Amino acid sequence: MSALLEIEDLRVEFRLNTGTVTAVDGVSLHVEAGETLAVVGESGSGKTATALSVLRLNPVPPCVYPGGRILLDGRDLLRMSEKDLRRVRGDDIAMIFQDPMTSLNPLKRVGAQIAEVVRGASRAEARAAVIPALREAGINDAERRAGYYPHQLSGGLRQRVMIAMALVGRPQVLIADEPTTALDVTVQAQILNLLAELRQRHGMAVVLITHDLGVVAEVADRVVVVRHGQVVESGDVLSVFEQPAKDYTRELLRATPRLERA
Ligand SMILES: Nc1ncnc2c1ncn2[C@@H]1O[C@H](COP(=O)(O)OP(=O)(O)OP(=O)(O)O)[C@@H](O)[C@H]1O
Repeated sequence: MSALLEIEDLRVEFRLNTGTVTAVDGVSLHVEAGETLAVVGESGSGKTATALSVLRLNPVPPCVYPGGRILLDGRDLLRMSEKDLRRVRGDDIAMIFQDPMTSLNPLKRVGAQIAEVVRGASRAEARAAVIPALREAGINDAERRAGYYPHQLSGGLRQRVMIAMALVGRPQVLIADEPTTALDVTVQAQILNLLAELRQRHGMAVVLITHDLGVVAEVADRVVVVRHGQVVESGDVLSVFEQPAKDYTRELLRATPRLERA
């Protein structure tokens, strides 16, 4: 049991007026230090609800966590105080999403937003951390772009800003939920390369949530296939892709044209 992050038999429900939706129905998975783990499945399979549970970011209400544990270095994130959890967010585990506009403040310059998430530093130190963070995320002309508002940047650059912001606290785990889905194919490849490069440089683990098995084949070490809130199968990417154990995984693979060509 030496995994960095361990999800054990997680259950996530949304208690709505119309009834209870079980989004995650007993998911177990683990993340090793430094690896890229992909979580794949169709829309509605519970990928995002699982990812958001790690930092308890599902909206409460309607979300409840009726069962399971999420262990980081042996501490259960589902039962930790809000105060301790805030320290975990960013310092230990960071998250990026499909649409950076939902996480960026449209009224603030991006440099100021990055400075805000630098913790335990003076204002001057926080400001000094901004330009290196933008550069590390592959943003050219960082001094100028730090003064831009989110809408003045392209989708790819906005995602790079989110990555800069996520990594400024040097987390051990980065959870990326469909980070390239909204981007065109060339930019998508650039962002995936950036994530791979940063993962190597800092030895962090990446949990990549995606419905795109082509992306998984390119960047992940291991894969967990989910359906209806449950794990269908998991294993290293080559074995699962070459010899899927379950019909559902075979169907998903058949529906991925980029892999058929490979
Ligand atoms: N805030 C919420 N309120 C109510 N139901 C929710 C909420 N978030 C998720 N759900 C429900 O939980 C189930 C799982 O959703 P989830 O977003 O985790 O799936 P997903 O695999 O990430 O799909 P997608 O790829 O479309 O994001 C779905 O039935 C969804 O409608």
